[in-house]
Amino acid sequence: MGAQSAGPLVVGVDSSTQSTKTLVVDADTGVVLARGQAPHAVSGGEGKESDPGQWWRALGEALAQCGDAARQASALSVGGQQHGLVTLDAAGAPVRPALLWNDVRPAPQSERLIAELGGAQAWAERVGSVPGPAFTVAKWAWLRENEPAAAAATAAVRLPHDYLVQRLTGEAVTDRGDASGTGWWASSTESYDTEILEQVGLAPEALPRVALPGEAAGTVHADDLPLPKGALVAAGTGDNMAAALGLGLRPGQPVLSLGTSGTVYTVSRHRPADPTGTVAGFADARGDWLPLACTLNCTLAVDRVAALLGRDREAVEEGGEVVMLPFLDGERTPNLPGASGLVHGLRHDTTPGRLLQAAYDGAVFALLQALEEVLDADAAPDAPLLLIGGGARGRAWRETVRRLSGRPVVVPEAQELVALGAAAQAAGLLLGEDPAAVARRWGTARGAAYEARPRDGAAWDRLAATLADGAALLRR
Ligand SMILES: Nc1ncnc2c1ncn2[C@@H]1O[C@H](COP(=O)(O)OP(=O)(O)O)[C@@H](O)[C@H]1O
Ligand SMILES: O=C(CO)[C@@H](O)[C@H](O)COP(=O)(O)O
Repeated sequence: MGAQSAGPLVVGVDSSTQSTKTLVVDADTGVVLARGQAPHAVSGGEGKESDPGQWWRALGEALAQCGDAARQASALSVGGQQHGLVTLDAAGAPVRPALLWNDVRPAPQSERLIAELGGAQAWAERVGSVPGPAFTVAKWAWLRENEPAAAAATAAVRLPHDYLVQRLTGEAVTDRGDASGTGWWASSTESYDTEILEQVGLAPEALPRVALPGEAAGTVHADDLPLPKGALVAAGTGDNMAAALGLGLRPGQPVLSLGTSGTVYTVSRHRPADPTGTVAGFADARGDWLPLACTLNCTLAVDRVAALLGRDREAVEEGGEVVMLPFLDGERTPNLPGASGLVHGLRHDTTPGRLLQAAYDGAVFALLQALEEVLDADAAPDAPLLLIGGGARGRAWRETVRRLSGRPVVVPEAQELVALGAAAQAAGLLLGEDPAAVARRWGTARGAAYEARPRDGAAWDRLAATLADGAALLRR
């Protein structure tokens, strides 16, 4: 342990696409006493899959790195990558690897489901979201169609975070935040939608109970992790909902997260229902809403372009007119699952640094365009953007966000906001407090503030025009 603790200890877990991160936190002060991290493998190519057993092993490794601190924890919570389809057999073992949020193969099933159940407007009003290929319901429909034997062998369906909660506690429990990314949890009724489940041939009994905000999932019963048996386990949530808790976010404050996925979101008191599908109408982990837009091509796409150019990720050069839409994995926002990357405007004076800057611009443009849809009437137009995720540590990312948004930016000092949010949820459960209030008490959103830069409207217009003019290529 690196520091002395004043209060009980809690563990926050971030089981995201690329790795598991764990923090042991003093529940009174928010001081981080120990941290661990272990990587995940994701299959390459069009399909994106991970073995759920690997998340469990990574959790064990990351906790082991926390040393004695983890063994002294009184409560724990897990924030996990959203939407992933985990299929378990009758004995609770994975039937096959999990299909992840960024797997675009279910695009045809998504289109069919939207049409079969009344169209985009009807989905938005009922479920809160139009279920694109990311949503669990589209993934399950893909599995039934493409691997009927695997679907038939499935006795239980879980999301990544509730798979881990079940292995920790033995209880089948999820929460409203993560459930709201399935496509079979309706935000209009705040319950599973039995008609949708029937349409996709999934029995409600195959799904976990949805805990109320503040409710526990159970206690640690697993004996193969360095955790005390009997420690409280919170219901956990999706990683974006956990980060919102970790920031102690208030309604209308905008967040831009730069990780494997790019996300923009805010907390809202109003239930979202966007029929264009740009804004997912997620629930948050507390009882409010989390309108959010997500891109598939963020830090990994830009790092790939830097590697192609043989440059450090910070070796950018502003200026020039080259435009890049770095949609290497297809794209979700805008909804172009079959897209690949597009470069327009190459000239003799285009330098490698300008080309790399264009990749940042394209990735940030997609997020900022969606932010305009995410923010509702309650949002303060010049509130600073809270910049989080691994990319927030990079100067090139930060400056691109400032230049294209024209907004002030705050980069919280705390780096692991998903894991911190999970820790705040665990502390809230242990101490009987609102987890967002716990995070505010811990001061997790404090960080370096950067003034607004003049907005680069010319670059924005070039990007918007390339997106519109390139439509035929991007839809191919
Ligand atoms: N110092 C840094 N500068 C810019 N980008 C960084 C830096 N450190 C990490 N990253 C980026 O952060 C990404 C991981 O972000 P993270 O939020 O941890 O991912 P995940 O979505 O899996 O939780 C990596 O793909 C990497 O490109
Ligand atoms: O699909 C979404 C949000 O709808 C993603 O944000 C996932 O939740 C994956 O998150 P990271 O691994 O990038 O944190």
